[in-house]
Amino acid sequence: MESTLKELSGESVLDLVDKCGIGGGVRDIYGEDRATEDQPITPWAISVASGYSMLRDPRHNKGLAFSEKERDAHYLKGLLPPAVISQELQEKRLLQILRQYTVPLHKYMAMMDLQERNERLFYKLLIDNVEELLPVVYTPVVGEACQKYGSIFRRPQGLYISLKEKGRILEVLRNWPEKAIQVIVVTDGERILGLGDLGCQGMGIPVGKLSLYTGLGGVRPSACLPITIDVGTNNKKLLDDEFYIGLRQNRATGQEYAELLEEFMTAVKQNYGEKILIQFEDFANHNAFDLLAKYRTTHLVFNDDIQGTAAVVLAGVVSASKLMERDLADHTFLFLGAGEAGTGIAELIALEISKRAKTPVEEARKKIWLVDSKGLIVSSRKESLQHFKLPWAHEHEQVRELLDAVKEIKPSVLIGTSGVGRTFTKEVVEAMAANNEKPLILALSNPTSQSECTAEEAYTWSEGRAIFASGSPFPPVEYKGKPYVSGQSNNAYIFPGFGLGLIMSGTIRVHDDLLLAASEALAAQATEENYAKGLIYPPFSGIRKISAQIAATVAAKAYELGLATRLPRPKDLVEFAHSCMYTPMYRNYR
Ligand SMILES: NC(=O)C1=CN([C@@H]2O[C@H](COP(=O)(O)OP(=O)(O)OC[C@H]3O[C@@H](n4cnc5c(N)ncnc54)[C@H](OP(=O)(O)O)[C@@H]3O)[C@@H](O)[C@H]2O)C=CC1
Ligand SMILES: CC(=O)C(=O)O
Ligand SMILES: [Mg+2]
Repeated sequence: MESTLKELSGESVLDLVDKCGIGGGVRDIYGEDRATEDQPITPWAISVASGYSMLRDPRHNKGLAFSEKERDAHYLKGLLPPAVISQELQEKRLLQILRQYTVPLHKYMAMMDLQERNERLFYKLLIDNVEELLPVVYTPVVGEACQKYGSIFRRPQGLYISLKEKGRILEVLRNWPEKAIQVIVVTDGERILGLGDLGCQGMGIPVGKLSLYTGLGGVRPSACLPITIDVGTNNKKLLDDEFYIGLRQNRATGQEYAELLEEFMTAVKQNYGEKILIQFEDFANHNAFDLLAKYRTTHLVFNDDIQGTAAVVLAGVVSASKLMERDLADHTFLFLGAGEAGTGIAELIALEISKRAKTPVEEARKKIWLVDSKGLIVSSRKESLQHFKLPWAHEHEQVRELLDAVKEIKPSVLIGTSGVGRTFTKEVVEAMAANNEKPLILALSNPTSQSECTAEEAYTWSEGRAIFASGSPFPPVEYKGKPYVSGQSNNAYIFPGFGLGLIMSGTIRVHDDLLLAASEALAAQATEENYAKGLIYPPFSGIRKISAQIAATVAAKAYELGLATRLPRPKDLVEFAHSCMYTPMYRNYR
C-alpha cells in the first residue's frame, strides 16, 4: 500500500496519516481523494474486491461504467452486458427515470436503492442536482418515508441499538463494518421533524442527514454512521402496525433511558476515540436539552435542532436585516414554538446581539418573545415552565393567542418552530404586514404539511412585502404578475460544513463561538444578487463551496480557542477544507 500512496502523492503513509489522521483531520489513507480521475487506485476492502462481489459492493460498483480493462482484471467478463457507458450517461439516465416518478416517495425509494447499489453514482447525482434532489432524500419526503418506513423497508441502513442490547452496546458497534468512523448522527425517534414519535422508523433521519454530510459537506461516506436508539414508541398506530420494525413497547424513560444513553455514549468514545463527532437529532425536548448539557463537556457533541438551526436562522436574520435596513439589535422577535428550535435560535440571537452591543445577554433577551402551546411565555407562568423557557419569561400580562401576541408585541421578525401547520393565519400575516414595511416571516416547521404557512400565503397576505423562508422548500410564487422566490431556512446549510470544520481540525468540543462563526460564514455567502431576489440565503446549488467556507471559519475559530488538535494549523483553511472533501467521481481500478 505504501508504494501506491507514494506514487499517488509522493508522500509516505506516515506522512499522510500524520497529515490527515492523527490529531484529527480527514483520513484518506487509501489515497482515493488524492487520485486524479486518470490515476488508478486500489479498491481496498478486507481483501481486494473482484468479480460478482465487486458488483454487489456499493462502494466499488460502477455498473456499466467498468472499462474493458477493469472487466478483464477483476473477473467481471460476462457479468455485465457488453456496452461501456460513462458515469455522466448513467447519471443522465437515472435523472430521467427519477423525473418519471410522479409519487415523491417512489423517488425516495429509487434514491435509497441507488445508494445501496452504487454509492458514487448516488452522490454524484445528489451533488449535481442538489436543488432538485434535496427535497427527495431530505425534508419533506424523508418525513413520509419515516412514517412508512416499515412498509417500504428493503435493506437495513445504519445501526439499530435497542433496549435488548443493553450491556452489549460496544459489541453492537463493533458489528458495523467500517472502523474509521468520524461522525455519528443519532436519534431516538421521538420527535421526527414535526411528525412526532415515529420510534425506530426515525432511522430515515440519521440516514438522510448523513447523506448530506457527504453530499453537501464532503465527509467520506465510510466515515459516517447513522444510529437509531430504540427504547420503544408511544405511537399507538405504529405499535398496532404489523409492519412496524421496532420494539413493540412503550418508551423507556427515567433511569432505564439514561443508563442506555450513558452506555451508548461511553461505548462510542471507547470504540472511536475522543474526536468522534456525535450529532443528536430529533430527540424530544424533555431529553434533548439534558443530553446536550450532560455530554457537551465530555464528548464532541452538538444538537442539530437546538444549535444547528440556531446558526442557520441567525444567518438568515442577519442577511434579512440588510434588506430591512435595520440593525440586528433593533428587531423585536416573536416565536411560535418554544422548544428546541425556538429557544435554541432565541439564545444564539441574544448571544450575538450581546456580543455586538457588548451588553449582558439578559438585556438582549428582552427583545425576544416566545409563544408555546399555552400562549405567550410570561413571568406569571414561571412556576410551571420547563427550564429552557425560563430565560424568556418576561414581564407581561398573559396572552393566549398568537394573533393577540403579534398585535401586542409588534415583532419585526416572526419565527415558526411549533411543528404545527397553518398557524400563521391570514390575520397573523396581515398583522405583521400592518406593523412592518418588510416583515421577516420564517415558517421553519417540517415537513411541508407542518409549515406554519406557505410561501404563497406569506406573499399574498403581506401584499408581496414579506421576506419569507421556510424549513421545507416551496416552489416560486407569482403575486400580481411579479415572481417571488422564497428561501429554505434549514439546518442543512450549517451542519455539513460545521461538522467538516470540526473533523478536519480535530476539534474536541463544540463551543457557542463555533456556532456563531458558522452562522457568520453562511451569512457572508449571501450576495447582492440573492438580496435583489429577496433571498436571505445563497442557493443550495453552491452548497459545497458554502460548506468549505463554513468549515474553514469554524476551524479557524477552533484554533483560536485552543480547541483544535490537528497541528500544525493548515495555512489556508478554505483550500484545506476543499482538499478534504470527498468527490464522487468514479476511480479507475488497476
Ligand atoms: N428548519 C429547520 O432547520 C428546523 C426545523 N425544525 C422544526 O421545528 C419544529 C419544532 O421542533 P422542536 O423545536 O424541536 O420541537 P419541540 O417539541 O421542542 O417544540 C415545539 C414547541 O411548539 C409548541 N407548540 C406546539 N403546538 C403549538 C401550538 N398549537 N401553538 C403554539 N405552540 C405550539 C410547543 O409548546 P409546549 O412547549 O407548550 O408543548 C413547543 O414549545 C418541527 O416541526 C421541526 O421540524 C426543527 C429543527 C430545525
Ligand atoms: C430540519 C430538522 O432538523 C428538523 O426539522 O428536525
Ligand atoms: Mg432535526
